[in-house]
Amino acid sequence: MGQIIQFTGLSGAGKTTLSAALLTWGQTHDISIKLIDGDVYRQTLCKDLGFSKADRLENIARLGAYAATIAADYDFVIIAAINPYEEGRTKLKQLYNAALVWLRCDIDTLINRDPKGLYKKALLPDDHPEKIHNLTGLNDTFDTPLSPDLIIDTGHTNANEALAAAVDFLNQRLHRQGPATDSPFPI
Ligand SMILES: Nc1ncnc2c1ncn2[C@@H]1O[C@H](COP(=O)(O)OS(=O)(=O)O)[C@@H](OP(=O)(O)O)[C@H]1O
Ligand SMILES: Nc1ncnc2c1ncn2[C@@H]1O[C@H](COP(=O)(O)OP(=O)(O)O)[C@@H](O)[C@H]1O
Repeated sequence: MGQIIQFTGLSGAGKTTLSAALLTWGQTHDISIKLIDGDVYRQTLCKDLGFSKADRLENIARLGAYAATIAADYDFVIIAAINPYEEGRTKLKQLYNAALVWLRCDIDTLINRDPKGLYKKALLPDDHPEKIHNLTGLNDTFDTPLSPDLIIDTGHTNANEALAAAVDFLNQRLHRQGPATDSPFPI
């Protein structure tokens, strides 16, 4: 049974970049990884959802349920979404034992990166027709993760360092899987 890993992090924190690098690493190390990228699934499975709290929680719940249906076919299924609410993250942990990786990045760095121009739009005056009023981290909620299994600070690491930290983490999780019993006696 594969393991579900949930990422959490603001837009531009590096979820897609790190996931892509992990997929390539997996291919060269015979480790099968399926990526469920929030941005992509918002065009398909979650097409009907917006960015209200209820919709974001529903989005994460659906991605988690989908991950669980395919987990047996992979070593890891990575859910790479903003995943802003502790409530949603806790549910995935409880339901699917999904580990939590926080891609932390300070807001000034994100505003500088702004690969999609979203921060620029969220910083427009309130009455501007193109203003985004609910961009996570600027004018919408991002709960600080209370007990992440791993934190990667992408504001202070380069993409290779971030990849190395994630690879270490996945390797540890692969190798610590022992027999499915706590019995002290060999089975
Ligand atoms: N208001 C607002 N807030 C946050 N994000 C926004 C918003 N509007 C559009 N986008 C784009 O949608 C992507 C986030 O989708 P997610 O499914 O990851 O979001 S969530 O987990 O349900 O909060 C996110 O993708 P990433 O940039 O890859 O994080 C954005 O490109
Ligand atoms: N340590 C790092 N890890 C991942 N991405 C980084 C890092 N440092 C800088 N970046 C850059 O930050 C941007 C992150 O964009 P992206 O991966 O699309 O973020 P997200 O999927 O979280 O919205 C990319 O341009 C990437 O090159």
